[in-house]
Amino acid sequence: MKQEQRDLASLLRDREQLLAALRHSARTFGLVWSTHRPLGAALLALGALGAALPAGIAWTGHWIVDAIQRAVEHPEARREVLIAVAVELALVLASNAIKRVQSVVHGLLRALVAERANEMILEKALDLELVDFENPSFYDTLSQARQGASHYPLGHVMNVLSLAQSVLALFGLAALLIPLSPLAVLVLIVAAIPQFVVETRFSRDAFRLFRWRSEETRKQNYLETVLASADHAKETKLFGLGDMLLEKYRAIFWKLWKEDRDQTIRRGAWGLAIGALGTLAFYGIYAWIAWQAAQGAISLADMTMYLLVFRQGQDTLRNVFSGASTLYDDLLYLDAFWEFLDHRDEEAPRGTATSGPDPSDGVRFENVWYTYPGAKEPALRGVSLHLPPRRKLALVGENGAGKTTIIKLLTRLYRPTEGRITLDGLPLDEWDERALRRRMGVIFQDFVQYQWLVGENIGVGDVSAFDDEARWKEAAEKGSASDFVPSLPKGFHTQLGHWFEDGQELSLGQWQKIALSRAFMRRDADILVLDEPTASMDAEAEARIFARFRALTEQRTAVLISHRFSTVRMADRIAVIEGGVVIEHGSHDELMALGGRYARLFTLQAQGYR
Ligand SMILES: Nc1ncnc2c1ncn2[C@@H]1O[C@H](COP(=O)(O)OP(=O)(O)OP(=O)(O)O)[C@@H](O)[C@H]1O
Repeated sequence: MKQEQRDLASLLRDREQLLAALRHSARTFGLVWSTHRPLGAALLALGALGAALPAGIAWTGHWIVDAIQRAVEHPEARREVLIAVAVELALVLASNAIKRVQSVVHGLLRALVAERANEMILEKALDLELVDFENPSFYDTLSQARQGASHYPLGHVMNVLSLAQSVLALFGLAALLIPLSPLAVLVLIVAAIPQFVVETRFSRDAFRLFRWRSEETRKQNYLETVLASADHAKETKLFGLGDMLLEKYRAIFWKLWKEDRDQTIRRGAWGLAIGALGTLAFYGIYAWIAWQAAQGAISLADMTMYLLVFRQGQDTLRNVFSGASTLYDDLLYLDAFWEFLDHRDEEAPRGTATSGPDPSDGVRFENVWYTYPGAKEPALRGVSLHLPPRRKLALVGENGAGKTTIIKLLTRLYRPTEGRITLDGLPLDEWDERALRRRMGVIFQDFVQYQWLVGENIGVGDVSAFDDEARWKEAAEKGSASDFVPSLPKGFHTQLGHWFEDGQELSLGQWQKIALSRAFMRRDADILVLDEPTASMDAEAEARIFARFRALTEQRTAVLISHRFSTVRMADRIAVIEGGVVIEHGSHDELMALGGRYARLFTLQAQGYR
C-alpha cells in the first residue's frame, strides 16, 4: 500500500515537474524571441525548410535509379537522368546552405541571448536582500544560474527546433518507408529505444552531479582565489599555507574526476553496445531488402531508396533521441535559472513613502528582535531606542554584542524578526527603498575598497555625483582624505589597487579616510551611520576628525559605533549593548554617575592611556 502511495505521489510530482518544464521552455522561447525577432524568425524558417529535405533527397535517389533503368531501355529518357541528378544536387546544396545559415544565425544570436540572460541574473541579484546572499543553498542556485546563462537558454531553443525538424523529417521518411513495410518502420523505432533510455539516464545523472557538486566547485573556486590573489598572498606566504591549500584543491579535483571518469566510462560502454545494436538492425533490414530485390519483389530503384531511407531514418532518430536527452539536460538547468529569477523575498513588502508623518520624531527602535537565518540564538533581544533628529548616538559593547546588527537593521539591510523600526514616525518597510537610502550616509567596518581612482572611491558615496571632482574634494575635506590625497602621484586621479596599471596601495588608515569621505558624499543624507570610522587612524587624525565632527554633523543625526571612549563620550546619548540587549542608556555624564558597565569600561580605558 505504502509503495502504491509513493508511486502515486511521485507520479503527481512528475506531472508537476512536466508542467513546470513546459512553462520554463515556453518562457525561454519568449526570451530568445524578444531578444531579436528577425533572427528568431530566421531560425524557425530554416528549421521548417531543413525538415523537408531528407525525404526529398531520398525520393530523388529513387527517381535517379528509376530513370537510369528506363534510359537503358529507352535512350530518349537519358535526359531525365541528368535532370534527376541536377535536382538531387540542388537539394543537397540547399541542405548544406541551410545548415551553414543556421550556424551563422545561431552565432549571431548566441552573444545577444547570453548578454540578456546574464543581465537578467545581475538585475535580479541587485534586487535581492542581503540575507539571500548569506544563504548557502540560495547562493548555490545563483551560482548555477550564472554558470550556464551564456549557453543554456539559446541552446535549449536550438535543441527544440532541431528536434522538431528531425521529427518532421522522420514523418517524411516514414511516409516513404511504410509502402515497403510497416515492420521496417517498427524495427527502426524499436532499435533506437535503448539509446533513448540510456541517454536520458546519463544526462539526469550528469545534472545531479552538477547540482550536488556546486558546493564543492565553489570550494575549489574559493581555494583558487586564496591561492592566486594579491589580497591573500601575504598570509599564504607567511603562514606557509600554499602546500596545504594546494593539497585540498587537488583532493577536490580528484574526487570530482573519479566521479566523472566512472560516468564517462559507463557512458562509453553503453554507447558501444547501442551503436552495435543499430548496425545489426540496419544489416538485418539490408539483408531483407536485398532478398526482396533478388526475388524481384521490388525494383533496384526501390531498393536504393529504401536503404537510403532506412539509413537516414536511423541517423535522424539518433538525433531525435540524443536531442531529447540534451533537452532533459537543459530543462534541468532552466529549472534553476527560472527558479532564481522567480525568487521573491517573502517578507519583503516594498513601501512607496518618501517622507514620514512626523519628521521631528527621528529614529525609533521599538522592541526589536533579530535572529540571523539559521542561528539558534537571537542577535538582538528587544532593543528599544529613540534618537531624535540631529542627535548623536554612540553604541558601545563587546565584540559580537550586536552593534553592527543594529545598524544593519536601521539601514534596512535586514528586517526585524519582531518589533519595528520607524523613521519620522513611519515604519521602515513603508518607506520607498531609494528615498530611505538617500537619507543615510553609511560606512561599515568592512567597507569596499574599489579598484578605481581615488576620487571615484569617494564619489561612489553618491552615484549622482560619481564623477564630480568638486564634490570629491569637498567630501575629502570633511572625511580627512585631503590630508594625503594631494601627495599621491596623480592626486584624485590616482588608480588604486593591483588590478590595473599604475595601481597604488593605500594604508588602512588612509583607506578609512577615503571611506569616511565617501559617507560625506551624501550631502542630502541627514542620518550618518559610522561603524568604527576611525579604528585604523592615528591618534592625531582621530582627534582632528572628532574636533570637527560636531560641526560637520550639526544638521544631521549620527549613529556611531566605536571602541574608543574618547570618541564615544562626544555623543549626546550612549547605548551600552550586551548580548543583544541595551543594558545602559544615557549621556556620558549620566552613565558615569550610574557607575555601571560603561563607567567601568571608561575608567579601564582611561587608565590604560595614562
Ligand atoms: N551575517 C551573519 N550571520 C549570522 N550571524 C551573524 C552575522 N553577523 C553577525 N552575526 C552574529 O550576530 C552577533 C552580533 O554581531 P554584530 O556584528 O552585530 O556584533 P558587533 O557588536 O558589531 O561586534 P564587533 O564589535 O565585533 O563589531 C554575533 O554573535 C555574530 O556572530
